[in-house]
Amino acid sequence: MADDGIFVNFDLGDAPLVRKQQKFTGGTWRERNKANRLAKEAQAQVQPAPSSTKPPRVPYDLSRPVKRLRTDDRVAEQRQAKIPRTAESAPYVPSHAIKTGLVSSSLFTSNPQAITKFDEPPPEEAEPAKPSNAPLSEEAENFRSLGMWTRVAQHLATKLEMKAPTAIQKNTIPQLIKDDSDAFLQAETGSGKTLAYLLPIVHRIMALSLNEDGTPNGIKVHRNSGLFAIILAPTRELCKQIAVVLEKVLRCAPWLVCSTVIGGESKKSEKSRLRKGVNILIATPGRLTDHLDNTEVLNVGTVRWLVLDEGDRMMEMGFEDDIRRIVGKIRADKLAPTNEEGLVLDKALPKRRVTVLCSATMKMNVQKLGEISLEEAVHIHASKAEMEKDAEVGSTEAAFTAPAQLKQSCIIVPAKLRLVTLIALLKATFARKGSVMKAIIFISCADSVDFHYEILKDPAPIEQPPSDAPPTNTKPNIHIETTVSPAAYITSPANTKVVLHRLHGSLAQPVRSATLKAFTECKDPAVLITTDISSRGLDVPAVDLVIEYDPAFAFPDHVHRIGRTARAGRSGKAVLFLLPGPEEGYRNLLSSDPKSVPMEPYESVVQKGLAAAVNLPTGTPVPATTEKQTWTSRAEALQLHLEQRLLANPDAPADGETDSVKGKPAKGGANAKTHKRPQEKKESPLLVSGRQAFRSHIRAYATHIKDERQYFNMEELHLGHMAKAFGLREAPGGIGSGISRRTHKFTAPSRQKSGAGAKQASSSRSKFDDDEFGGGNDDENKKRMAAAMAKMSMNMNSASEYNIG
Ligand SMILES: Nc1ncnc2c1ncn2[C@@H]1O[C@H](COP(=O)(O)OP(=O)(O)OP(=O)(O)O)[C@@H](O)[C@H]1O
Repeated sequence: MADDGIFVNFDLGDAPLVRKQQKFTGGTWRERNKANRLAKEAQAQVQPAPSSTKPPRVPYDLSRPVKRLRTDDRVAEQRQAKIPRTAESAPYVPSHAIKTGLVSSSLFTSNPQAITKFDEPPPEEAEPAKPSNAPLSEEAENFRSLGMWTRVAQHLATKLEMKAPTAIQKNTIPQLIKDDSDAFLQAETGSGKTLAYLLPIVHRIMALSLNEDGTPNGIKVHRNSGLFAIILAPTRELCKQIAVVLEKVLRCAPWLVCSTVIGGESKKSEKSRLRKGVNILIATPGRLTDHLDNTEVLNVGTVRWLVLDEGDRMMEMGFEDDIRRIVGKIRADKLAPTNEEGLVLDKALPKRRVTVLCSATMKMNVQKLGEISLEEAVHIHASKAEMEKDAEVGSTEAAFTAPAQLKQSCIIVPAKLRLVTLIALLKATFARKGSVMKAIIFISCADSVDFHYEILKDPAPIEQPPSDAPPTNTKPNIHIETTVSPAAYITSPANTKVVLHRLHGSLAQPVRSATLKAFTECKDPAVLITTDISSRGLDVPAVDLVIEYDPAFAFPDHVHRIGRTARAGRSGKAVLFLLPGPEEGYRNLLSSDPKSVPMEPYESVVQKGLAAAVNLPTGTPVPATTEKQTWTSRAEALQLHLEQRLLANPDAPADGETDSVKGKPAKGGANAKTHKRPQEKKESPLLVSGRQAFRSHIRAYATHIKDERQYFNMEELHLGHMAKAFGLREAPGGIGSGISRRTHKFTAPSRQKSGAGAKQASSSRSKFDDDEFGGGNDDENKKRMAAAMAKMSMNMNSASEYNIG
């Protein structure tokens, strides 16, 4: 009653205001309880009736808190408050304080509980699995015994430190040297497929100028002798990487030349390189089609090999038409038995055009790709076991597994705690110097990559060298100024420098190339935040950890992502973030024995990561530390700090803030309207980025393939909770139909084939797709994108078609 500020006149009569309660002692607690109850009942019966005489006026107590307005928010909070809180959870927080940035709503209440029983962590001393993608033993196999020229075998052993082949190389090299059949190479990630197809090509081109014993036969082969092989790959990064590997191999045959034609680079310089002569060309499909149409000097009459690396990926990226055109054009050009100089090519090169398709996984679209490009292809596996497994399950995606030595685990993290858990995981990962050198974080879309890079990087300006320091001649690399930065939060006293990188397809090509180079060559511990653009083929040997912060859109993409670690027999770890609820079921897809992918509760990760205080970047909000510095209060403080960073207005003068922001009650009482920030308030770039990232993330979530939507169900997403993972205090609007500010769970956008639904799918796609569409000009890219979009709206059961990184 006091809280209402209402006064009712009661006649209290002569009865004492509060009757002294009788105290019972002795007996059991049950007996005392009963006695108390009976006494209370008896007291109630003798209560006098109220009299109508006025009581003396009670003076108004000014110290009494003013009652807060009843708002919808408060009702929600009160409802929420009924949910039992844990001992360590934060106290009830009024909504106005949350909105003004003073405090944050609790991280630890109202979270859905994990369904799965958590597994015991595997014992540390458990014997690690034997690597399944490592080179074979030198005693058993070497490149010479596979039929390679001694010169090449020695070069591999001495210059590239590759003494023995891997299993897929052992099975592929003799086949492609001796036989002219098409081939389909399928082996685990990191098993050396690139060299498996490159080495036989190089061997056979070298054979044009060598006798059988490897001595020169007097025939000169040079860059103008003809274009003998074209290698297609889905991304520019992958093309460049293949070119680097090939250039290294060709150092033992320097008369042969390879080159690339990829999107995003000057077509003019590509043309001039083609004019000078190339023997092996590496290309993205779009740019190659462009050159085939417009560059006269590109003659495919001598081409004997067409390699489709990551062929299934090219199909899903909408390159089907380009591949058809390339295959059609090459086949239409009659195979020339000799080159323009009269050199007999059939002597050493295949007598027919050979197509090689390769991937660690094959989606269903591979059948179509096979129809387009392969004729009676030989299926080459790395091992007999893989072949048997494949025969058992058929060519379905379930047959593809990660390297045996790769340790996978899942963390079940409620949406609200995702960002804090990610920071805790990274902090624990880099706590010990040298334990992890490089980590890759996969995120669903480019906007979200940008946001996470911004929030995790150190916002402090880079220190300038003192003016009396000797001037350095090294120019700053302008391409990586916005994509490489020291990290905040995740450094530790032992490991003071962790370098953060971001990479996605919306960045300009020179920036992409420079960033990837910086990550690959970084000598300090480094983190790459990226989209699926980095999931295929990328080979950075020192990657020890892959974090799938957002699960892949289709299972084969998961296999490729985690395959960025544990390459060529090295060890590696992969951690997948899943939400409690249906997503937990996804674990069953990850391995035939789900127990081999242990489930961890987020609590243990956060507890470990936040065991010590987090170093907050200088110049950022420092939340008041709570008395109890438990891991939960550290997590709450970290979340509050992150949210405050989004709310900070960098341009506003300090006195532009309202009193409440500084932590004082606003003038005129708590329910006065002075909580409003000044009209001219600008939003911080981080807040804008967080909102954009949230929207794109939610849209991207809708594109999980149909078969996996039972795990990634839009209707189970709690938008308000998810917003917190982006440092937001409420879910922003503008995601699409079915969303309203107060709706907690997402209502999936309609999936019409045309009209609003299709439009929305299209716009959502354009927000989070970020690659690539490989090469070609802008118009062609747009066309390809439009074709992919049309497909998307027509057939949402194959959303993986659009997860273009
Ligand atoms: N015979 C070998 N001995 C030692 N290392 C090798 C050998 N062959 C390849 N490697 C190394 O193995 C790593 C992986 O090779 P590669 O990139 O060809 O794998 P991949 O099977 O194509 O993987 P993905 O499917 O992920 O593209 C590279 O760093 C490469 O240098």
